[in-house]
Amino acid sequence: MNPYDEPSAPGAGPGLSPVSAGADGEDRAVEAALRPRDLDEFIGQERVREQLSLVLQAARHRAATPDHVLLSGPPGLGKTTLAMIIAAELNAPIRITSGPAIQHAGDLAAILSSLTEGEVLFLDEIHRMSRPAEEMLYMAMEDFRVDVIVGKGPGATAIPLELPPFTLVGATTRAGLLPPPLRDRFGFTGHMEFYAPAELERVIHRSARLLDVQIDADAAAEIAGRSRGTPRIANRLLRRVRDYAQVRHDGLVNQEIAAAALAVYEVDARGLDRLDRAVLHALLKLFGGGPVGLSTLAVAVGEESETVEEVAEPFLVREGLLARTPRGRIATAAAWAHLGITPPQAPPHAALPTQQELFRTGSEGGSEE
Ligand SMILES: Nc1ncnc2c1ncn2[C@@H]1O[C@H](COP(=O)(O)OP(=O)(O)OP(=O)(O)O)[C@@H](O)[C@H]1O
Repeated sequence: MNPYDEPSAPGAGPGLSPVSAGADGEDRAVEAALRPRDLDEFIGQERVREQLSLVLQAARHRAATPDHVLLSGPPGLGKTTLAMIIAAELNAPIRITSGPAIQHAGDLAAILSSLTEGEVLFLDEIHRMSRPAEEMLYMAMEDFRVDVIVGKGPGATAIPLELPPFTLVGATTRAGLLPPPLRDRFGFTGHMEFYAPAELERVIHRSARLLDVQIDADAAAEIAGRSRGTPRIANRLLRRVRDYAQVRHDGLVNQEIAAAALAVYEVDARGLDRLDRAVLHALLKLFGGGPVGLSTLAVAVGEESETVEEVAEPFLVREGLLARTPRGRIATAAAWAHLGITPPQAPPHAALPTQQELFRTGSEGGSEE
């Protein structure tokens, strides 16, 4: 399973954890209203923005359809938003679909054959498309042509079908999973990075304006610091803070109110949720900071190993609070400090992996036992 496709974290009620990067129904409904409409309005991702702007301007200059674009990066960073901006900047219509929705080559042929000249086709989760559809896409991307197979068995014939020039915008959380022939057919690949806190503050101020929420600079910084570098999470936390401010106060959001609201939703000052903290707490309190095997750790927090590995760990590792080593999971000095727990006898860095171990971790990362 994709570590970014976070299932709902336990304790978060029927929906997602407030700091999950995935989107639920409520997110989808509000996101449309909060999406920046052009490149100037799009906050952060300076490099991708500049590169993309050149690709689009050059295409406009030549009055041609731009090269196909691949956007890669974790969920909630703005890939869908950028795809819509590309279409808007080109003044072209956009068709939106996703890899899992295209299971047969015929599904893709139907979409491709109905595209109009210059249209943008946004294919989300492109790494999850079926192999036959993927192969059809190669030809469509390169030659603007597909072979539609009519009939079955020995009597089957391939009927070539010309397509109008179009621009494919593919999005993936896992660029590494794309077969090289597909990856190579994109003229431009934009790698989306997590956002800096100052950029998230701008996202929050912008969304607050659109949602008619009055928020001061300290409150925006408070929410930004808990948003895990992800605009989708920033927007969601802003909405939870707005609820709290409206129900318990007069609707104005200051830093104290933002912090109190997010405490209710169990999102701490660094953006860790209940499960993240439970994992760290067990690692520190029960296992002295590790090393401990994944399944033992999962039992200790009453969760499936998969949930711990795919929902909690990616962020804990990214934050430098937990490390995966061949001997098992270990807490870093930052983890002890974050939970305010004093390490038992040996200093926590005694449990840190050697350089050699760190280089060996990779995907095997302590799935031992
Ligand atoms: N740079 C940005 N500036 C302002 N808002 C942003 C930015 N990037 C993303 N957002 C907001 O974050 C939300 C999520 O963005 P989007 O749906 O584009 O992410 P995504 O990368 O496509 O996620 P997924 O892969 O899960 O579909 C949207 O509401 C969007 O308005």
